[in-house]
Amino acid sequence: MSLIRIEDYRLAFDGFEGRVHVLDGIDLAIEAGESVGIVGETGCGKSVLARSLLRLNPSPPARVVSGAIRYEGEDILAMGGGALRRLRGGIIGMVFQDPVTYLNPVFTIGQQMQEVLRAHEPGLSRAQRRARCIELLEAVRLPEAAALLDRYPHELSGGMRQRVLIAEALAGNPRVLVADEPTTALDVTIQRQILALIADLVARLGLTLMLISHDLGVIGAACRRIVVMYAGTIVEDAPAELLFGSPLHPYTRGLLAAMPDLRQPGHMPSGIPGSIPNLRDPPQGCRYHPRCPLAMPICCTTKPVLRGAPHAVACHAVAP
Ligand SMILES: Nc1ncnc2c1ncn2[C@@H]1O[C@H](COP(=O)(O)OP(=O)(O)OP(=O)(O)O)[C@@H](O)[C@H]1O
Repeated sequence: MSLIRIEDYRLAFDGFEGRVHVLDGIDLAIEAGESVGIVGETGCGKSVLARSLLRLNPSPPARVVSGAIRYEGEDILAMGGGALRRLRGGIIGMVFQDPVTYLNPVFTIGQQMQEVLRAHEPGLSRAQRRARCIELLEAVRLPEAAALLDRYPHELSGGMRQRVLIAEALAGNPRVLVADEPTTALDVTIQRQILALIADLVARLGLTLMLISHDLGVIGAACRRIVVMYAGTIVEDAPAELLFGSPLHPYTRGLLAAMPDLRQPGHMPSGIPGSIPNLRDPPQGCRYHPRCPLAMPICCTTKPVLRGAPHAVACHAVAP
């Protein structure tokens, strides 16, 4: 049994101007210990998918149209209050993009971490919680952890704040870490350090990782398996070396061609012609067909099935 299994998952948002079909039949199985990167252009549904694992999409307006998301066989979408509280943080820890938004400026780091720990381990004394906070800050390689507990978020650099949030995500001893664009708000050099930290924690704690990014370079640095999303669908799912070495889907090829090659001075990456579709009225058939250089008549009418293992692709024009 897979640790996480997402089956034919469709999610829409109901708005004043109609329904937005954001996720369209997602199938994804993640085994324990895997590090899976989800990549795709802005608005393709990466964050909505990540938040779905914790049922964090506000409903309404979010509406699950079909499917299931299972953790060790149990459907997350059917979990009641107690199971859901255990799931959030106790089984799946989540790190978000902008550490400023998720740290409260008027409380010290210690007060905020104690609060998180109180939710996970209500039986701990104040002193035990403090010791655990220090342990967690040391696990994310923050120096002078004890002194840090008395400091306020604005006294920390962006990289340090992100480390604090990673420490909080680990407070409930989760088995899975979901990191949604954890480095996007940081300088490039700090990005590398945070990615290295995440990879190190995953290996040391035996975590399963789902890393979300629009940047294939970020995903490639930390993940062994890469899932490419386009407009709410998975178009390719492959081990990193196969995806980089022999990409199959025309969209993946376009994404790779759009990456700058710093070893070639003057190299101008090519873009993907056209723009992402309006998910209020998405294209029929393959959602990529209006931009696809390989589009055939069947692509306009029939959604391609994701097939092939370990290199899966959803495309009528290429074979897995
Ligand atoms: N709470 C919400 N209410 C209505 N629509 C939403 C909500 N959250 C997300 N959406 C819509 O769902 C779609 C997918 O958003 P999502 O944030 O998952 O994209 P993404 O791939 O993570 O992009 P980005 O990298 O820009 O965050 C977008 O069209 C977005 O407007």
